Amino acid sequence: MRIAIASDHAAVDLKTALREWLIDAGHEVADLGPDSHDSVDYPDYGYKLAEVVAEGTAERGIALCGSGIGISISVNRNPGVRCALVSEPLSAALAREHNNANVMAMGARLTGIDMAKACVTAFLDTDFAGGRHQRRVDKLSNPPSRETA
Ligand SMILES: O=C(CO)[C@H](O)[C@H](O)[C@H](O)COP(=O)(O)O
Repeated sequence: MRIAIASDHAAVDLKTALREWLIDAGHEVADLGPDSHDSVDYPDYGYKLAEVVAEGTAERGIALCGSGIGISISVNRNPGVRCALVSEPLSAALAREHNNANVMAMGARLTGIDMAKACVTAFLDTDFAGGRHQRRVDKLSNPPSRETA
């Protein structure tokens, strides 16, 4: 699978570990940075990741920061993606099965490498169930107008 991965400075080590593990498993991985532990701003990387997933260059995205919160908010600013912040595999699977999430986010300061790998495995291996969930996901693409009459 074509997977894009990005982080901020707080999650560089988790990003590197997941990238190498995914490549070893046969995936094509685009690492969007950063490359060092120098302090950066998670929106810069979240926006970049969301763009490559929304345009279809990557089929799935993995977004990482200290808590996973900031980068997941950034990714979800792009209407072409659905990003789920997860910390255990059932949520990662449900994000796919019910929400057709195409990006997952995790917090490197909260989630260890073995749990992170379990979450990624669940996220990559679970298909969207469709049916009633499709109707709800469609509504995510068409939020009510914020203009009031
Ligand atoms: O966005 C976050 C918190 O919601 C992430 O955990 C960031 O990685 C964190 O804010 C970075 O904090 P730092 O003190 O600048 O390392």
